[in-house]
Amino acid sequence: MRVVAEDVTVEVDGIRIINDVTMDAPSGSVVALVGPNGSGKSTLLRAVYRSLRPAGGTIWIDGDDVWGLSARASSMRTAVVLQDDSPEFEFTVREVVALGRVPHRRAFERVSKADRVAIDEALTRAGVSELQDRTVATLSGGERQRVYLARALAQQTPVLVLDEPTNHLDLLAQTELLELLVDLPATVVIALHDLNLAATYSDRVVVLTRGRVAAAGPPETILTPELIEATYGVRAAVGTNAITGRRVLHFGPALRHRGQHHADASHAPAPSLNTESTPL
Ligand SMILES: Nc1ncnc2c1ncn2[C@@H]1O[C@H](COP(=O)(O)OP(=O)(O)OP(=O)(O)O)[C@@H](O)[C@H]1O
Repeated sequence: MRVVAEDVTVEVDGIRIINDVTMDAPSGSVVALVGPNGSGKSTLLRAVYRSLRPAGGTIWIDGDDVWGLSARASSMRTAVVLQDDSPEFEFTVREVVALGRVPHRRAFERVSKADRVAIDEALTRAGVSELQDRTVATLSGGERQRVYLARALAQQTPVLVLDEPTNHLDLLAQTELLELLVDLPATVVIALHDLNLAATYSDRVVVLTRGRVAAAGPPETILTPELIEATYGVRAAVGTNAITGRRVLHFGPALRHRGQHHADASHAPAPSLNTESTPL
């Protein structure tokens, strides 16, 4: 299902957080939202998964305005993986993952065989089958993050929204997660801080700065050293991954400090645009 944010403006407590943002996630694509802390990634995602109503503009999912759908209809289309989810600490892992099936059932309907199959499959795909009888309270941060992924997978939605899902994950778990997302038939909209993960696994990146889209398009044309330096104030260069042969981004020292004006970056040395790996 295609997900489109059209001219979306979001205000929180009268403060404009998102300004006229347009984003297009074609059906089956992986779209990475990147940008500095506070640039509005989570806020835009909240509008997409129907938790914060935009003050202006429209979020379209498969041609329907999400805010015109019921909460249940929306959760049949979109599953969400958040960083700081309301933790059902006393629930077992299996019980939490089973919550992903709630939109599929009528009130008080029992868990069906199809539900059990979906739960088992989601536990396996997220690598948490062996944890299923543990309570969430006893899990590590990374294990818990994978449980929330399993819950979203159990929901079997055509759209998946993830807010910084790699934060607690080790290298293998990060790689497995991104590979899994790429293989899903779903449309994936994911906020990421790791620009190399965005560059490697996304079809499109949308760069947010101060609540506006600074750039959007395929990662290889968008994630240039110039854009990264202007957006983050950190020296950047492009190199080649020695294992995959794909593009990789290298980062150097800060060109300015938080709060300094962007124009300060112009006083920094020009970025290296060669494709050799640059020693850090
Ligand atoms: N309730 C609120 N009241 C005031 N400001 C808010 C509120 N909620 C969010 N903001 C502000 O909106 C801006 C965008 O926040 P948001 O969480 O969307 O950014 P983000 O890009 O996801 O950041 P991060 O990378 O740090 O997670 C921030 O400056 C934040 O302080």
